[in-house]
Amino acid sequence: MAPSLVPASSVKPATKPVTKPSRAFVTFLAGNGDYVKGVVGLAKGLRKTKTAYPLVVAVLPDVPEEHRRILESQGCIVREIEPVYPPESQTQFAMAYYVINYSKLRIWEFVEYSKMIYLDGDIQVFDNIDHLFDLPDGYFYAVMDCFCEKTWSHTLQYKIGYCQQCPERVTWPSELGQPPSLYFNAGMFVYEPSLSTYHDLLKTVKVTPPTSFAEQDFLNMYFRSVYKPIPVDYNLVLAMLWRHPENVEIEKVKVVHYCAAGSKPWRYTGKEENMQREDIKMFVKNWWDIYNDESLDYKKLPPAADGDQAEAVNMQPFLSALSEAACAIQYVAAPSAA
Ligand SMILES: O=c1ccn([C@@H]2O[C@H](COP(=O)(O)OP(=O)(O)O)[C@@H](O)[C@H]2O)c(=O)[nH]1
Ligand SMILES: OC[C@H]1O[C@H](O[C@@H]2[C@@H](O)[C@H](O)[C@@H](O)[C@H](O)[C@@H]2O)[C@H](O)[C@@H](O)[C@H]1O
Ligand SMILES: [Mn+2]
Repeated sequence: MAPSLVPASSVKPATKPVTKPSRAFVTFLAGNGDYVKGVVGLAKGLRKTKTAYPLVVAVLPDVPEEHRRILESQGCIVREIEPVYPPESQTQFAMAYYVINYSKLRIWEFVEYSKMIYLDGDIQVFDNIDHLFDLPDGYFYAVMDCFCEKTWSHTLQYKIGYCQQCPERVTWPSELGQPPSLYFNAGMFVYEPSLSTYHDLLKTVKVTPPTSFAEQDFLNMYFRSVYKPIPVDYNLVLAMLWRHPENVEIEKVKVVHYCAAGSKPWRYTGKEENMQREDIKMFVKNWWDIYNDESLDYKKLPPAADGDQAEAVNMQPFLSALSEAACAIQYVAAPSAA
């Protein structure tokens, strides 16, 4: 009778059970238009970086069932949110549709996650950025924006030619008081969901007159005391390539934000200003290479014995750690019970 193999009680497993704090990427999807392509591209791009974390998609009610199914088939966790509207006002938003972007504020309610990285649907992640989840708690991390595009032409800083990306080019006139606080682009940020912050955000937005960059302006005002800039590599606002090339090292860029007019890859025609640049054409091609790469499509793991569907994307590290642990446990022959 073959001896029954039991792990020797004295052998400690090679690794502690894998218990990662609950973390996830999150993006926002509104409408029944083509931004869903952006989110599919983002899901596949994150998978290509071999991230350990899932992508949650906060969808407004107007996102059709078919788009939700497409996102679930790409391994996304789809969560419906209710819109958030700013107070009535005559404000001209820099882009009329920015008014729906206030709904992004709902992601502070996702408290089943201790830390999240928000990414716009028009962002692509080309290198693993999981290490950003380990940034110290209690702060709001994002990349500084640029004020040089026409979208800023209504602002004082644009009119005097001031930009935080190069504060020495045109210094802020002392008669105007302090220069503006550091200002981040709200297309990517690292934050901690919190119900108390969520309720305070919603209470504050109700009494805050809207401004041209909508929720981006609001978030900059709300988090200005805890905002910590992170390098441009983590959210390359494409206009930086022609406005501040001296601040960009292309080979270090990990995250690209297709927010320049005409740069959304799934709508790219190449006709708008700057869209014939070689670097723009390269970034658009890199986006399409991922979007069209079928090897990056989500593959469900075979159903586990108890029928639970393991999530292929975020179970992999756990499964490989488990197999390492199994290899490390020395099985020793023990006399069979029988
Ligand atoms: O019709 C829209 C417009 C915006 N968005 C979402 O809102 C984000 C912010 O809008 P956008 O990226 O167009 O602003 P930009 O960064 O270009 O100013 C997008 O990335 C999408 O995630 C969307 O889903 N549908
Ligand atoms: O609703 C306001 C939006 O404001 C921001 O977009 C702007 C901003 O980056 C400007 O600085 C650029 O000049 C412009 O092109 C770009 O569209 C965020 O990317 C987006 O997520 C969202 O918050
Ligand atoms: Mn964007």
